[in-house]
Amino acid sequence: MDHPKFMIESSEAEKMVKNLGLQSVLHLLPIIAKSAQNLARHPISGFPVAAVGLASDGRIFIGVNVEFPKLPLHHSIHAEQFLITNLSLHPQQTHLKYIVVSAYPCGHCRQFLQEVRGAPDIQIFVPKSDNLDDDDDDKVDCFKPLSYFLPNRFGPNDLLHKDVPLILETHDNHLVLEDSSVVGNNNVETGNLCNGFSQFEEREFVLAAFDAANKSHAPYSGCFSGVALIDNDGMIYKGSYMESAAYNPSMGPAQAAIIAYMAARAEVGGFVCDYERIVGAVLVEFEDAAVRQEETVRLFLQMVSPKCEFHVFHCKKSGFSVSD
Ligand SMILES: O=c1ccn([C@H]2C[C@H](O)[C@@H](CO)O2)c(=O)[nH]1
Ligand SMILES: [Zn+2]
Repeated sequence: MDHPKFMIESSEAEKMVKNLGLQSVLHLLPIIAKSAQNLARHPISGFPVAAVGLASDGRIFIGVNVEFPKLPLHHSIHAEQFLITNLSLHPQQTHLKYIVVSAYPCGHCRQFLQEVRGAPDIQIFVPKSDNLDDDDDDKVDCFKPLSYFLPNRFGPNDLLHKDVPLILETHDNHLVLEDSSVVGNNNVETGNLCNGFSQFEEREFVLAAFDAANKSHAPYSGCFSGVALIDNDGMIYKGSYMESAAYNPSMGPAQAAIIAYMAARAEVGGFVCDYERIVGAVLVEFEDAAVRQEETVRLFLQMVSPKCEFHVFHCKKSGFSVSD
């Protein structure tokens, strides 16, 4: 790898397996988990966590913990949540087969992982030092299913029909922007949103947040939302809200957008948490929702990138949806 990144192509992974003389890519995952801890942002705990996932197409995805000083701890992102959000940025990745975490996934992450289809079968790494089933002499690293770590689960099956799409599956929430948000055909009224950006870019920016809301996973509350961030190069990063059946391990749309920002910055070799480069943010959500993100996103952005301009646009369910 030229520089640390949050995704490794399968060809690159194969090359690493060969160069390191390993048996398979499964043996590579713990090595990557160790080195990826350098990407973690842990100004509060000083405890770096990396979660590495092998997708069904052989690509390796990485997540790390991200902590935000001056904010309550529930704004923090766990490495496993980062990993799932990172996977969701690559929509064709619906199958997560193996996960290696630099420490065991906490209860909150075991719960968050339940939102993935087939979650009980996701294989989680157990290092040989912890492999209690074997004698000392034949201890080996192994994987155990998530159902071993969280038996008798509470999850989407308890609340949703089996056909409702889960995280990493295609979502179309059939939303439309409220009329007052969009003026005419192409002109989104954003006021003085991003000085120096053309109207086209402003429209693209709002539509990015709208697209993120349309793809958000909020089957429990029905309160969809998405955030788009724009940096001082005019690059746009999208984050979709993702709910958990147990509510509390949900992923906020602003945190999801920060993950997209970090992953994209790493891809171009940039510093991953220079958040002050983020100059604008748009949130799209329902105006009258039981679960509203606006005030939390405003607070989060004020602490993370204080000069960032923040605008909210409202959406509603389309009248034409077949699934209404
Ligand atoms: O499963 C876990 C457990 C903890 N952490 C992070 C959260 C926090 O940043 C730090 C200390 O708990 O480790 C994770 O990323 N995943
Ligand atoms: Zn966790």
